[in-house]
Formats: sequence, C-alpha cells, structure tokens
Amino acid sequence: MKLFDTLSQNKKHINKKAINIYSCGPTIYDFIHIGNARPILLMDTLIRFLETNGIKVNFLQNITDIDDKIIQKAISENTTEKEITNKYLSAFLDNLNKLNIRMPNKLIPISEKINEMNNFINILVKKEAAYNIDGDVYFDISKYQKEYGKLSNKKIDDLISGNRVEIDLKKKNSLDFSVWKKTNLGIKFDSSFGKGRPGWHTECALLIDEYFDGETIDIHSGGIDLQFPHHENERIQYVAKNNKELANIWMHNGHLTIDGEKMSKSIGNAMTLTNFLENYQADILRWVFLTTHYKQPLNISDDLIEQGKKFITKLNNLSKKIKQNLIIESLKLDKQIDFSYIEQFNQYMSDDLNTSRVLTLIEEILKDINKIILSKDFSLLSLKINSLNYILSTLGISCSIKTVVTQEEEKLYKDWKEKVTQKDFENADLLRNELIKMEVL
Ligand SMILES: Nc1ncnc2c1ncn2[C@@H]1O[C@H](COP(=O)(O)OP(=O)(O)OP(=O)(O)O)[C@@H](O)[C@H]1O
Ligand SMILES: [Zn+2]
Repeated sequence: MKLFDTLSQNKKHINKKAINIYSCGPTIYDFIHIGNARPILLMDTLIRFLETNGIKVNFLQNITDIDDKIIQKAISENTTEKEITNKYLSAFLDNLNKLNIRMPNKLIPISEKINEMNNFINILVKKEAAYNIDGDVYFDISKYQKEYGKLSNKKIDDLISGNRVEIDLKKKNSLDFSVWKKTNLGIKFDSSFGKGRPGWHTECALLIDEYFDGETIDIHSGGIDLQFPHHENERIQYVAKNNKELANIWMHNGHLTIDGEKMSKSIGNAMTLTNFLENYQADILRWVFLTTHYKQPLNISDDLIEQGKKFITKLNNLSKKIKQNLIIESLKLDKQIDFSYIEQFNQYMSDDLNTSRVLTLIEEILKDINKIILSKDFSLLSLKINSLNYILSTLGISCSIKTVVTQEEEKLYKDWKEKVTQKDFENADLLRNELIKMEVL
C-alpha cells in the first residue's frame, strides 16, 4: 500500500509482512476531545486494514504522565499529580474501549522509563549532541544544521529569526530545546544531571529507540500540529543517537475544526469524547472521520453528525429488512464474498487511505442490495451482504447486516403476522414490541 510521507512529501510504498508503528499519546491532564480522537481513529483504521490483510502490526504509544500542564492542574485543583494522571488515564482508556479501538501492543507511561531516559540523554551528551548547563540539558541544534528542519521543511535561519520562544539565557542557540529540565515545581526525578524532569520531545525518541531496538520504524503518526517542533525534535535526537532515520513514513492528520477553527482545549471550543459518546454511537464518529481524507481539515457540525446518524440508521433498517426477507422468503444466506468489491475496497484503502471513496462504494453496495430486495431475485444477495459486512468490519464499524434469523425471531414474526390478519391488534402490538427489541422490525 502507499501512504503519504511528510518528510519526503511523497506517497511511499509499504509492502511488508510486519509493520512497526508509533503514535504520540495524550498528556493526561484533562479529558481528550473529539479532535484528539482523529489521530487515534486514523491509526485504528489503518491497523485494522493492515491486519485484515494478514500483516503483523506492532504498535507502540506513549502516555505523557509528567508535564507542566499536569503540575499546573494539580496545583489549581489542590491535589497531587498522581490523582490527576490516574483520573485522566482511566478516562482515556475508557474512551478507547468505547470507541472500539484496537489497543496498542504497548502503552508506556513515561514515568516508568526515567532511567532509560537518563541513559539516552547521556549518550546524546557524550556525542556532543546535547549539553548540560547546571542541571539543565539542551539539544545542540548547531551540530545538525543540515538535518534540522527537514521534516517541517523549515530553514534554521528562518526559524531563528521567527522564533518567539521565551528567551533562555542558558541556551547556546534559541532553537536548542530542553531534553532534561531542572525544576523546582512539581514531581522531580533523580538523574546523573541532578533532580529534574524529562523533556517531552525526548520521551518519544527514547521510547521508539528502546522498544524497536534502534531500528527505523515503518510509520510515525500524529496530528499536523506536532510536525513542528515536536516531531522535528524527536527526529533530530534519533538521528543524532543512531545516525539513521527515525521513521520511514511520517503520517500527519489534518485538524478537526469547529466553525473553521482548530478544536482545542485552550481555545475553549472542545467537545470531550466522553461527552460525545454519551450522546452518540462511536460508529457515528468513525463515519464522520471517514468522510474526508485524513490529511485534510475536517469541520465538525451538527449537520455532519446528523448525516452520520442517518448512515447508521440506514444500515440498521437494512439489517431489519434482510431479517424479514429471510423469514418471508425462507432464504438462507451463504458465506460467499464478491471479490470485485473487496478488490475495489483494497485499492482505495491502499491509496493513502482514500476512505471517502470507500464510503461511496458502500453506498453503491447498499443500492444494489435494495434493488435485489425489490426485484426478489435473491441469487446475488449473499455476495453483496457479505462484502458489505467485510468492509464495515475492516473499518471498525460495529454495525453490520445480520445474515441469520433465530427460530424464536421467525416464530414471533409469523405469530405477529397472524394476529394482524386476525385483527387481534392488542396481541399483535405486544408481539410487535418484542420484534422491535429483537431488531426484526
Ligand atoms: N483539533 C484537532 N484535530 C485533529 N487532531 C488534533 C487536534 N488537536 C490535537 N490533535 C492531535 O491529538 C493528539 C494529542 O495531542 P495533544 O495531547 O497535544 O492535544 P492538544 O494539542 O494538547 O489539544 P489541545 O490543542 O486541545 O490542547 C496529537 O496527535 C495532536 O496532533
Ligand atoms: Zn511524540
């Protein structure tokens, strides 16, 4: 398959039997919002597609459980950092569960890797890629003039002149970033540089290096806002330590916007995922993200959510209609699949996840199935339904078209019809309610 790589600005092939993926995880100081769910669902869609095609995926994600934002939140709520991280980590895991996410093979809170972080930074210092000033360690950008800026397509001189980062007189160069921070406030850890905390950019570089044994990984993903400085800084540390690329493909998703503006906690326009999932099915959010190519911005609106609801209702109604036909026409469906549909599906997905085209394909199949029902020529029904179910399940949509009816459903349906014919509406209504619960009506 081909995926767009931000570093080379090209679509690149990945035709391997086993794929290593890393995604930057959340900083657990608040509930995540539906914008944060975009990179999560993007990786979920990709991984499901790869695994359905027999490719082994090893997926690593970090959890940022040490950070200034966590300390600030603990202070403002008059509680401990641990209380904050416990609360929001469990909310995050609950969100993933409700979204039906294929969990990472490993989810690592950075607080568990402080010694490894210390060793990693020591190596950078030994290589003179980083320098220690009085317990604060910085990465030395000047040593990597040729490499730095490649991922975000920025020139170092432009970055320096446009740099509005707070002036830190200790740094040699204003672009040098913190890999270890000497701190007074909040949780501190022992290290060979003294007490302090790890830098965020080093966290991901270290975890990738350690978990994947210094091998260039296949895919690194995250939202477009992470391209610079976070991913640029991750990459440069990895290049400095291993003298090779961190990732073969850098995948960046566009922002979820609301009224054209990035959804963000700091802007105050965020809808938490918890809140969304209390009101709508997870399938609706999946559908919303599938409508637009992942690299493009996507504007969320009530109207779009409404369309997502309609899509799911359409699937549910079709499923009921099929059950009724299975009973009325005494049909039995087999397991055959229409490979021409699957080939098309694979082709769209393999072309940098062209999911909007996949949704059009689904609509075409739905139309075909409705035509079959109207014509009552059921010879191709199994093929179409099984293909549709294959596509829905590969996309992680939990809704599917039922292909069997139970004896109980069949009996109740026939009883109901009989009561209606006999004009026994009271009993017919009771049976009707049962059939609605069983999703036959
Ligand atoms: N509006 C958005 N649309 C799509 N992806 C987003 C959006 N906001 C954040 N992300 C992505 O979500 C992931 C988690 O990011 P992070 O925890 O840094 O969120 P954040 O940027 O702090 O959110 P906020 O901007 O609300 O403070 C990252 O991959 C980030 O790029
Ligand atoms: Zn990262």
